[in-house]
Parts: sequence; C-alpha cells; structure tokens
Amino acid sequence: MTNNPNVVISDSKSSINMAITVTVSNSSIFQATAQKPPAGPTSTGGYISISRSTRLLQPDGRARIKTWVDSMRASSPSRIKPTSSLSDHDHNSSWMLHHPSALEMFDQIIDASKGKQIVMFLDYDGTLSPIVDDPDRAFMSDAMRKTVKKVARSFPTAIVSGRRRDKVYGFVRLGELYYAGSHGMDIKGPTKDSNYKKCTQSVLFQPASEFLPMIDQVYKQLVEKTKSTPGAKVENNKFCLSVHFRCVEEKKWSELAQQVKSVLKDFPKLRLTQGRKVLEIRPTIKWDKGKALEFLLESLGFGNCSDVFPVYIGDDRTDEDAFKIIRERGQGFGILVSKFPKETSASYSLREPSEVMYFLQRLAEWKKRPPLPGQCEM
Ligand SMILES: O=P(O)(O)OC[C@H]1O[C@H](O[C@H]2O[C@H](CO)[C@@H](O)[C@H](O)[C@H]2O)[C@H](O)[C@@H](O)[C@@H]1O
Repeated sequence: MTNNPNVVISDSKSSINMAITVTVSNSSIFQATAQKPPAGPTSTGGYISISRSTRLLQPDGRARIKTWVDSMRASSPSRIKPTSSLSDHDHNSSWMLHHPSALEMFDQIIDASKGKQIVMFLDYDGTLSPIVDDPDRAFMSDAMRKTVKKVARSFPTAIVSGRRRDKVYGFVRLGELYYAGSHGMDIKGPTKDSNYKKCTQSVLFQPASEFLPMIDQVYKQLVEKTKSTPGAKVENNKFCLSVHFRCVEEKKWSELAQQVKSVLKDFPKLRLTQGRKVLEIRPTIKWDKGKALEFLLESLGFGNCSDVFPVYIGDDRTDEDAFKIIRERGQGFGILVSKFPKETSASYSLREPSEVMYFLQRLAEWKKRPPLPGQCEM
C-alpha cells in the first residue's frame, strides 16, 4: 500500500456544476471519478441546512430568523432530547449502549479489521485539537502530532476539515498525510511519504474552484456587515466561509443571523449549514466530507474493494456525511467525539481529543506488534 497514487487531478474551469478534468492521470479510477463523480444528496448529515434559495426568501422573514436562532442554539452541544420516560442517566446509558466507547471496544474494532487495510480519516477541530474560543489558536499538542505521525506510518491517513487546507496544514504540519480542506472541497495528497522522501506527484482535487471569486466577495461583505456585532468572526476557508458566534452574546444571535441572511440573499448558489457555534457558508455543489472520503478511498485504490476498513473520527455535524457513507458501505466504523449523546450515524464514541489520542496510540502500537505465530498481518 502506498500513499502515492501517482495522479494529479485538477478542477475544470468549464461549469459551475462541477465538471472535473483529469489533467494527468495514470489511473482509470481517477478517470472514472472525473467522468462520474459519486452521486448523492447535498446532505448535511440530517441537520438543519438553511438554503437561501428555498428558505431565505420566504415572506415571513422573522419566523425564518427564529428558526436560524433555534438552530444556532441547538448547535453545540446538539443533544438528543431525552424522552420523558427516561432520566438523563438512563438516556446516557442507552446512548452509550448504541455508541460504545471506541477505547472499550478497541479489541472488537481490531478483530473486525483483520485482513483488511485500515485507512484513517481524522477531523481536526474538536477531534485532534480541543475547541477554543479563538479559531486561530486551535493548536494541536506535540503529543497529538507525534501520535498522528505514528499512525500515518502504519496506515494511509487523511485530515478532513472544514478549514482551508493550508491553515489546517499549518496546525498539523505533517507532510505524509492527505489533506481535505474546505469540507473536502480541496484535497491534496502527501508531499512526502512516511520515509520522509519527497513525493513528486500527488492528488489535487478542487471541485468548487469556480466559486472562489464569489466566496471572496461574500467574505468581504460578511466582514463588513457583521463588524457591528461584538464577538462575531468571519473566517475565510477558501471554498467556504465560517461565521463564528461562540463569542457573541446569545441576545445578539438573531441580529447576526439577520446580517448573514441579508448578505446571502444575493447569492443563491451558496448554502448555509451549521457546525459547533458556527454558521458555515458553502457552494451548493454535491460535495461534502462523505464524498471526500469516497474520493480518497478511490484514489488509494480501494474504490470497489472489500478489504478496506475506513475509520473516520470526527466531532462535528459535517462529519455525519462521512459516517453515513461508512455505514452505507458496510466497511469500517465512524467514531463520534462527544461528551454528550447526539444523533449520529457513527458506531462508536470517544469523549474528547485526549481519548482520540489514546485510541490512535493504541492503534499505532497494535500495528507495530509482531503478528502471533500463524497470524497473517495486514
Ligand atoms: O471540520 P473541522 O476541522 O472540525 O472544522 C470545523 C470548523 O472548525 C473550526 O471552528 C470550530 O473550532 C474553533 C476552534 O476550537 C471554535 O472556536 C469554533 O467555535 C468551532 O466551530 C474552524 O474555525 C471553522 O472554520 C471550521 O469550519
């Protein structure tokens, strides 16, 4: 297994409906991907997605803003409301039964992966780094970096983030990984292999490049519009934008929602989704973290393979698209990072980044162990 699929793919300039052109390719898998990108809904993981074209232009503007604010309120943490017959404790126990700790189930996970190639997918914020107030200071620890590096020596590993690719690379700083920034809309292969040799060819896939000028324009407008709301912060994630409200007083959320709405009304080709205390604005193309996962598996040669075992660890609503794909494929597992019960398509849970690190350490250690006599290693 190699992390270097020897292909370069770039986006087409031809159509906003995401035609993709293979510029250099030695792989029929890539050509197939380019001709026929995997179909699927513009899913947001079953959470509230407010598309301007269908909802923002309703005459009852005020009611819509209330929906936005309700959704912002529910965005972090997004607990499942316990049914009246269950106490909080029973509700937590029931959720843990359905989404047990990946640490407690470590041996079972390893057993299920036997004979298969594990491919690791890691979200960044809230998974590798703790959630902090200032998005520019969401650093990952050196210990986590070392652990991810070890994992990448044993398995193909990708970081899948809502952040712009160069920014998340700036935090992670490991050249041997795949990076899918902007919620998977900006994919790039490793710049070096796990033996630290420079990779000469790599994957580059940017299905939303037509939207760059629009995103820049909206970014400027949002910065201008939201500057009167204390604590609001607009982050340019290249192919998408984040409007953070973690540091905005709750009584100002409706004002902020109104400001965002007033900008988006002129951009029907953009849609709005939500993450943890953040409104995310992105192109209406059928592409998300789930599609990025499929794309990366294909690029690694596992498109139609029965012996691949993707493990995706993430904490955010946007990670649900990837959890769903894993479920649909019936291969591997999704692991949700959350301290609270949440609606999720993930199979397992971890409570926080420190548990993610411990899980990854165990995985790397397990891989390093010599196989028992008569046992074949994958
Ligand atoms: O896909 P991810 O890597 O999880 O990125 C999703 C968003 O993460 C960042 O925002 C979140 O983390 C911040 C730092 O801890 C926190 O302040 C914010 O409230 C969270 O929503 C990032 O800043 C966003 O651009 C990403 O879209």
